[in-house]
Amino acid sequence: MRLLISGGGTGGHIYPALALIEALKQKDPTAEVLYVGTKRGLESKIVPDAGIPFKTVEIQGFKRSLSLENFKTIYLFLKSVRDAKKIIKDFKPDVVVGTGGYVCGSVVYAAAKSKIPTMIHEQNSVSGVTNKFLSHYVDKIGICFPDVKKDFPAEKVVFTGNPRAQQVAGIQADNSLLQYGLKPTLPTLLIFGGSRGAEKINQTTLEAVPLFNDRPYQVLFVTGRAHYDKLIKQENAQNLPANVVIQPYIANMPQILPEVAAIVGRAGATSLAEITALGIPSILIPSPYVTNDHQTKNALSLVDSKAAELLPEAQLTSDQLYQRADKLMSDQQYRLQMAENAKKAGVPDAADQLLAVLEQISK
Ligand SMILES: CC(=O)N[C@H]1[C@@H](OP(=O)(O)OP(=O)(O)OC[C@H]2O[C@@H](n3ccc(=O)[nH]c3=O)[C@H](O)[C@@H]2O)O[C@H](CO)[C@@H](O)[C@@H]1O
Repeated sequence: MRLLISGGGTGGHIYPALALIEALKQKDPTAEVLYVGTKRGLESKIVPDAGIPFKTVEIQGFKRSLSLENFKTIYLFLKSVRDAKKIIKDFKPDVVVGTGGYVCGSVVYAAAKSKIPTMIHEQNSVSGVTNKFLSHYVDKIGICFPDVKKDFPAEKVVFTGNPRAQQVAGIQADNSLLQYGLKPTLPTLLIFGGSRGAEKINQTTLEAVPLFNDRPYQVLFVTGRAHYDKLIKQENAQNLPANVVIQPYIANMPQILPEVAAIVGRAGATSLAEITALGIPSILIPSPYVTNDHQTKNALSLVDSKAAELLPEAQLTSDQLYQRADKLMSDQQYRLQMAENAKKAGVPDAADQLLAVLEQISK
């Protein structure tokens, strides 16, 4: 199969694409893949680092308010559709897949107009703007939350789950935390604010850092690359307790997740797919800055089945963060129950399900 795939901006759209590529290559080692993203998104680092052929088109997102910038956006959209058509003509894909973020808008649209079979993957419980637009043109739409079906033409929708779930579920724990200076003997709490990091989570965690001193577990606090340099200069980061480690980014997240006892973090859809694939107890702090508050909806799908706890950002203080995290880390029985509930929501064969649909439409 020749697969052209596009998705970007943030990790939540990129990692499902990489997981799908990995599953395809395992099944069909002769498969050819091309990834199309933008120069500015996280994909321009993550995808070439993964050794996957990468091309770019130039595009930007629409501003929600009326703005002159939107004329530039329309111009760039039309230009990027032309550029994408050229990439498609050269690569000759059997199928084109979009995993979200505005870059896949022009790529998948160009493919549909070039009469190539197309599919989009919606990770969230509320449709993204780009996927809503593309849903009119594509052949199939893979979803991860049953609720989002109503945002799309029903006859195109297939429940597949998120391919990143299959990738993390297939990995054996191998003491990967050692490379971050953590002890394999202590339970580990991972704190992070999605793929880009989150200012408020970072600041409250930093304030809470001294409270974790001498607790019978360790903390891996991941700030996001853009926040690290500034944060690490602050006093609490300069005087870390022995059981707290701060990192800018974890490039090998699937390797470390099986060794993590609990997570405090955002409720991005791909993180939730990982949490449920592995059954990791979590306290979720949905981002208040996303379209239609979709992270709260993502989170509630787990909270309602006692598979995670909710901590709204409006209630987030260093004291709340520490108290809630410490309670979770101190009660193994509670963690086990939460883990079991989380696992029930997991889709550990999601990549295979998506590949089956791709095979069907590319025939
Ligand atoms: C602000 C924003 O628009 N967020 C959206 C974005 O979030 P974001 O990109 O933060 O998405 P997710 O939480 O879904 O995914 C983050 C991914 O990055 C990985 N990771 C994270 C940190 C790190 O150090 N290393 C690492 O590998 C995680 O393991 C995960 O695979 O896409 C998600 C999926 O569409 C949406 O649900 C989120 O609402």
